[in-house]
Amino acid sequence: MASKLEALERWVDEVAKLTRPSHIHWCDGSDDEYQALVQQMLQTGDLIELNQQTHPGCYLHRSNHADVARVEHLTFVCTQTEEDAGPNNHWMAPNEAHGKIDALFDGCMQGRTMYVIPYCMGPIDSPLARCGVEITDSPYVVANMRTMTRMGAAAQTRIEREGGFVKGLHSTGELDPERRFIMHFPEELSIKSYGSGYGGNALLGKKCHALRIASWQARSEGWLAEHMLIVGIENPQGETHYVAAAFPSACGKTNLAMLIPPEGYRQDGWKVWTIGDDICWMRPGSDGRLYAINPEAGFFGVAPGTSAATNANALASVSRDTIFTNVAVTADNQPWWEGLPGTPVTDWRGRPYDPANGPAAHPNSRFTVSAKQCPTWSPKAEDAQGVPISAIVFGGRRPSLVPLVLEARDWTHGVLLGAAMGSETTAAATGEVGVLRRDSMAMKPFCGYHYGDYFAHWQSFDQAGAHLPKIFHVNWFRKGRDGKFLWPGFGDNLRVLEWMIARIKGDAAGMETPIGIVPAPNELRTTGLNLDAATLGELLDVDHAGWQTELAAIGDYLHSFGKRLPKSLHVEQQRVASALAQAATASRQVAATS
Ligand SMILES: Nc1nc2c(ncn2[C@@H]2O[C@H](COP(=O)(O)OP(=O)(O)OP(=O)(O)O)[C@@H](O)[C@H]2O)c(=O)[nH]1
Ligand SMILES: O=C([O-])CC(=O)C(=O)O
Ligand SMILES: [Mn+2]
Repeated sequence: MASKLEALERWVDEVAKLTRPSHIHWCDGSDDEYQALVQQMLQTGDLIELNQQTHPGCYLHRSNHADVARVEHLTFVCTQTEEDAGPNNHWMAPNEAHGKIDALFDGCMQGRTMYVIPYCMGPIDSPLARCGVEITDSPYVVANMRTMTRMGAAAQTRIEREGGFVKGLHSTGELDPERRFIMHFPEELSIKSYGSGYGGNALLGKKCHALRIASWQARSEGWLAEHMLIVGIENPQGETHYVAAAFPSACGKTNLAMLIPPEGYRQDGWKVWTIGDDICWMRPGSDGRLYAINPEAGFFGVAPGTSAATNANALASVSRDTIFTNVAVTADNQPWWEGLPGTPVTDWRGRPYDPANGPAAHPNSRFTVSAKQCPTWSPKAEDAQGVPISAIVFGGRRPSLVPLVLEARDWTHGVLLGAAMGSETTAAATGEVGVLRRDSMAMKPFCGYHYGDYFAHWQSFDQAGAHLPKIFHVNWFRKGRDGKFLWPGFGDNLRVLEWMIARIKGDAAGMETPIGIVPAPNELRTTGLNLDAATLGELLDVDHAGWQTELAAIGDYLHSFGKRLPKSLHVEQQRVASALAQAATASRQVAATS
């Protein structure tokens, strides 16, 4: 059997020689294996049993308190040339990177078990799916990878058939915040991560493979790997439109993916189908439309703020068989976070809860749960061909200026809206929270190559014969003078999606503005909402002077990508800037003559 597994076996041998584990365990993905891992982690304290009456199969993991989010300043893209990684990434030369990180891996698994995790990102029989193997010394990572990917024997069979796979090597290491690296070698299709046991740093199938490495592969193979949720909106006529939406981390993807229609909509027969909440792989089908799969099999969702009022589907999903990371605990040992009823007694670090120490649950505390447990999980999520996308939506946290919804006039304008995206930073990455930063297509931390090349790749889809989705931009986070959100958000976001679908079907005229098309008055259904006309006006207002400043900032930002930025985006930025200038002149003239 000089099988294609030989490459895998050789690599596992090499890694074992370097890391020197006392055992090697090949994961088969079975229930028995999962249960055995859980038992072992309960003994070592890696997992803590939660109330099994109220939360059967649920456990709590407390990470090291200095290891609670992605660490972007220690995340590197290691291409042969620095130029290929682009100004959007931290770069290190591959030789130097291997040398640095291999020194940390040297002997790091002594006395420990090394787990070999074959996994498939996407439905196991899908031509859009891709396989990888993660080697780790963390049983917590194995348990999470089992929920988040199609892990085990079936993936190994596919690897054996195809030969190629993405190599990921991970060790939690000593958890010294200064000796921590997450390194990507897109040209070698490999990842090395040392020193963090948390989320996107450690579950290598997720951000490292399905976004950073996959975005590189997607570019050379003609598809897109994006930080997007995928949701199906079924109208009362029974038609379903699939929407893919890119919002930065902790800006509402999981919530939109599991949206519960408001009262009146439910009665009318609107339904929402969840396909994915974080990552979307899409490529053109033979009919010219973009078809999308969710490469993941579970949700690694933000816990705080998840409640019966905001996301009842997520809450229902996590009532059993869920691993919670860094949440608080109640007196009767139930998981707790800000937004839930009840009171915490123990905080995320295991200390008696004291408000003086900050929130009880860490702001980036998470749940890991199988997507199948979501009440709105779509049967189409297992479709090997994926679902056809009708709309692409970009959005972020913008307390001012950016209207509730905007439609791009065409693909190039849509790519500009995505490239120009800005958002306030959140707790999903370490660093300051609430600072506005540009986060093109919500991919700033995840694009595995030069942003200029990435925008050009987006532009390359605009070809004869393509039937591309319409592109929109939303902002659920605009605030009024009192500092409160103007838009109710959550389930009511369906009202905005309804308008998008009406635009797609040609059922709404919309209203042209220099920065895009907004809903005409009365096109946004507000019945049952406690929203006065003035607030709606504020939500849809386009402040010409403010936007002129914004367009200038966007122009500077685009210039920072140098020669690799496609000219078409410069031209588009200038088109919008001059439309704004004209509108400003026209309104000054109107003001002068009236
Ligand atoms: N005001 C407002 N807040 C929202 C809305 N949707 C989500 N949020 C809040 O935004 C935070 C993060 O939401 P998620 O849906 O978990 O974000 P995400 O984009 O899936 O995050 P990642 O998993 O980090 O990629 C939570 O605190 C939510 O309560 C909305 O429509 N309006
Ligand atoms: O990667 C993580 O740790 C969690 C996540 O989804 C994000 O930050 O966007
Ligand atoms: Mn995410």
